[in-house]
Amino acid sequence: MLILVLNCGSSSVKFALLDPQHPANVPLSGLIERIGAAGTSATLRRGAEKSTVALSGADYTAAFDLIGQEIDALALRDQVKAVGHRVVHGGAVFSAPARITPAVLAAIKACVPLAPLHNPANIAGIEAAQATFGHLPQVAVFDTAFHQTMPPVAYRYAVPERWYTQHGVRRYGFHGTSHEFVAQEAAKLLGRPLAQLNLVTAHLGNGCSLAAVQGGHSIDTSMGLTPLEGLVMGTRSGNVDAGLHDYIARQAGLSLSEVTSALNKESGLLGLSGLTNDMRELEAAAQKGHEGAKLALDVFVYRLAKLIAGMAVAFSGQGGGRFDGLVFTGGIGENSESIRAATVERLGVLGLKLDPEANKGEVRGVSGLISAAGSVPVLVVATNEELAIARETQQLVARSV
Ligand SMILES: Nc1ncnc2c1ncn2[C@@H]1O[C@H](COP(=O)(O)OP(=O)(O)O)[C@@H](O)[C@H]1O
Ligand SMILES: CC(=O)OP(=O)(O)O
Ligand SMILES: [Mg+2]
Repeated sequence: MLILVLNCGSSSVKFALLDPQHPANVPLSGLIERIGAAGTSATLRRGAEKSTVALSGADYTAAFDLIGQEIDALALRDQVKAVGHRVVHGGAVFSAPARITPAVLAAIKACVPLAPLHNPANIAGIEAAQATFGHLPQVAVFDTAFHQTMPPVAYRYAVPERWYTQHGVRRYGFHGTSHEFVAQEAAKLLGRPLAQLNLVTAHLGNGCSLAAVQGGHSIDTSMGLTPLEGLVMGTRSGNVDAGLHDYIARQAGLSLSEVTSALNKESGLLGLSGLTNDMRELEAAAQKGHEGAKLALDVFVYRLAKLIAGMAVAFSGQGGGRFDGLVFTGGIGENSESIRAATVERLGVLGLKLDPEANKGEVRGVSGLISAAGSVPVLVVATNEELAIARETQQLVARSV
């Protein structure tokens, strides 16, 4: 039984066709970039074979037609049983995946003001998929769902109560599918029941966030109302003084939405370095002495270590006060030896120490322990959001037949 997993961003679609029971064998996957613009292109992987197709000006429907044609070329259409969509914001409505009905789609639309950069793309993807793959059940898997177990002490902001009650101003958290998946994998690697573990998971990709996972449940996370809060990210600022908006709007003559857009798209590693949002390029530039790149890396690591240390506070209550492990994942977490080393160096105060040999090199796709004997365990775990979404989709469809 195959599941088609779609992750629709504002200008790209990531997709994978997979059988959750046989995750090592992905017959088709790909990335369609620059949707709706000149120079749309698709990078396709059929098993081990990789190819690029030009799709100039394609919209979501044209992109999904291509995916349909590729599925046909592999003669797999009959085996595809459902479509699983990554949906970034589910507000406080969804604490689990949901079969997409008109009411569910309306609830996802109601969350657009909370995630104006992400949810419209997710909705466009769902509507185009309903047109192209309408014969299949469609399931929404929410980034926010895993964090719905956070207690009020973690999710409430110290702002007027009416903002919360009338407008839903609270912390929601994102990347939940990844945090949940890597916490489960970490428990297997540690050989201990997830139910007994207090883990901090660090998802470091283009977007970056932390979660405090207690017994497999999220009890705190670094992202908030929107995916802008917390860590320094590729192009997102993470935490800034809330007074910044008004100040810079007046000083630079910007509208509030221009400020928000700059904090989302021109900040983070890109803003600090003045060079790039790509960690690989930054590391290379810093090695050649680029001052902006060095500063960007230092701020990234300092904020990361500081917020990891803060997350440990989440375990100080009922959880027995233990910190049982730190998990690195995402493109940066899985591959950057130097970011892991510099971050853990700053966390020595919490009893963390790496084994430099175990930490060596790029380990994408490989998971394991990288800490020294006697340290709080530190692990690298390869995330697989597509597999997690496929599993959730399959389970929901199986339950509803
Ligand atoms: N070998 C590497 N060393 C350092 N950073 C890496 C390496 N490979 C990938 N990255 C970084 O991972 C980030 C992208 O993470 P990824 O999880 O793939 O992104 P997304 O959030 O779009 O899924 C980029 O900053 C990229 O430079
Ligand atoms: C919610 C979020 O930050 O997603 P991404 O990392 O895909 O940008
Ligand atoms: Mg990612």
